[in-house]
Amino acid sequence: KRHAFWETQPVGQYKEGEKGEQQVDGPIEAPQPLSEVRQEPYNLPSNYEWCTCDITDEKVMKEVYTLLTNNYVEDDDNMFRFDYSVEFLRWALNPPGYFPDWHIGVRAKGSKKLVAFITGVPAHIRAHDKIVLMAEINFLCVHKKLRSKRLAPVMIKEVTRRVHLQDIWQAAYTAGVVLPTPIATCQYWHRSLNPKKLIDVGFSRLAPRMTMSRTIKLYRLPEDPVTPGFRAMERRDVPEVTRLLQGYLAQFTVAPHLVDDDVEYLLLPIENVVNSYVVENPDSHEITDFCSFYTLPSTIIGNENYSLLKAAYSYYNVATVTPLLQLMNDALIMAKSKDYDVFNALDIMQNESFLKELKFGPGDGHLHYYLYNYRLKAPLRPAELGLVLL
Ligand SMILES: COc1cccc(CC(=N)NC(=O)c2cccnc2OC2CCNCC2)c1
Repeated sequence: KRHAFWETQPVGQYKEGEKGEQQVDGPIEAPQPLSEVRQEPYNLPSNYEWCTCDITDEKVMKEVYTLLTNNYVEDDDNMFRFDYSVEFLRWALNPPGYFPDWHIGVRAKGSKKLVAFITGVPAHIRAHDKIVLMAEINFLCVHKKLRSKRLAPVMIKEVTRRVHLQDIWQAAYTAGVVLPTPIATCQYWHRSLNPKKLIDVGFSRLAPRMTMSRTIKLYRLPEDPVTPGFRAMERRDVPEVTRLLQGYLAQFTVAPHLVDDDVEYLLLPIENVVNSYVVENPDSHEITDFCSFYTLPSTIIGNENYSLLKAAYSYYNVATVTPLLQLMNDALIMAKSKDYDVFNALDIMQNESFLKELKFGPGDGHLHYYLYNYRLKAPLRPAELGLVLL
């Protein structure tokens, strides 16, 4: 039966013009007293056991990496599979205030092999004018050989139980599939940086009446950014970038509430994990703009010439003086100079304003955003959404 699990969860549906109860934004269920939260883990099928994955342990991180790189999300045509790196996973799972026991694994009792994974990290997320401490749920992965054993619902219940034990009652997550009930449905877009490789591996197709050399020329970018004062972000920029981001994100209905510690942790450059840039006015030395992208390669499944697609994903961008179009073009220039093959973006925030003009093409799927135990009066347009999940 479709959604047999999800119909048991507080993930409300939109009552179209229901006369009766007037929908208001806010929690669907009230917090429980901690004594009422189930104290023991949920039951797993008999040959499996829970484990907490210590992300500071190199050996465990290697097991998590191996499970994900072989069994995590693939595109709709099963040509690509996300290949999150160990450094990226450690960074994504270790933000300020993280809870070690929200990094949940399932092992086979005999072999102790890691066969499933799910994570949560805490984040302050604003919905309308309310800042709520939520869990960002990510990296739900069940080994290909254990699919349709109904493991995912029990893993979701277990991470929910552990989140509740920390007195946190809301969560945010994304999925490529439609579940009850999206708060926004976003389209993803791709900007070719290395069109020849993208066409060779089947990520893109040569447009009708276009030759390969014409296509390469179409996507060519300058060697260097064009904006005066454009440079890599440094620790000394954190307070100004935080102020820029808070001011910019205030316009969106749902967005993270980032303070200095979050900006320092999430947005300072880490090679092969996250790149961020500021525009420092050459005269006033004021930081007027900010752009960033994170690194998420994909395994190219079954191609004899290439094994890896190097992809950059648009993260947070703020333009207050430089036109957003020019700022994002400089981000493309930096990604190309660092040998990325493609630059991906969702149609969230103000991204719509530059996608077509910077030669992004629409992807073939959608990314749906969800809030757990938090009702919004109506779904959001992507332009009202200011939250990027990894
Ligand atoms: C190109 O390799 C892929 C490998 C696996 C899946 C997909 C398609 C896809 N599902 N893409 C996205 O979800 C996506 C497209 C643009 C921007 N962010 C995205 O997802 C992010 C955010 C959610 N968690 C995964 C990474 C592509």
